[in-house]
Amino acid sequence: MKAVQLYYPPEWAHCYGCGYLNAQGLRIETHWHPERGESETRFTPKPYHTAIPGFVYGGLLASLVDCHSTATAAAAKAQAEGLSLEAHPLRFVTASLKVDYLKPTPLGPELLLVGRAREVKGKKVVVETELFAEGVLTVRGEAVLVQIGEGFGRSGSAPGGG
Ligand SMILES: CCCCCCCCCC(=O)SCCNC(=O)CCNC(=O)[C@H](O)C(C)(C)COP(=O)(O)OP(=O)(O)OC[C@H]1O[C@@H](n2cnc3c(N)ncnc32)[C@H](O)[C@@H]1OP(=O)(O)O
Repeated sequence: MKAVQLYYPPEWAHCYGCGYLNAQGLRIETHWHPERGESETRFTPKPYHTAIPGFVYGGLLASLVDCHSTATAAAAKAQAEGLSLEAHPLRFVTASLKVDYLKPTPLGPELLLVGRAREVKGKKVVVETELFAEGVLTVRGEAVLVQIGEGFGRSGSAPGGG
């Protein structure tokens, strides 16, 4: 199945974490598994994503949780409403992000993020994410995502569900 991010229209695809039009970005790709109600993102940090040598920088991990959560929100909301992302490319921004670093995350192996929507209500989705390195849970995140409309970010415009 196509990654959630690839449904975003070009004007919403410049995000540093997940925009397919950002050549310098992380360009993460999140896959939604409707039968499990879970999302997955895989990402292998580069050697320069270092904190303490041998371990991944926490800010990068927060970025991965952040953008994984926005995509999870879009997919979960689409499923809850019976919409296809193809016809309805929903886009969410992060209102709140909490990241718990449970253990140091080793630098080298591919990381796996697994997300679930804990709440889908109106234009708000609450997403829980677990990040694993070689099967070990090292980071847990919780994010509140709010759906935006086409006018988001333009001066004088109010955020709106779209
Ligand atoms: C155009 C770009 C598109 C691409 C974006 C890529 C996303 C990648 C991830 C990011 O980095 S996003 C960038 C960082 N985030 C922002 O810049 C968002 C800045 N904040 C805003 O624009 C507004 O505050 C926001 C759209 C998030 C919410 O404004 P609203 O006026 O739409 O929210 P509203 O007050 O109606 O609240 C809607 C629900 O969200 C809840 N909520 C809002 N802010 C919250 C908060 N901070 N913490 C917890 N919950 C929050 C609020 O309680 C409510 O819940 P209930 O429906 O249950 O009552």
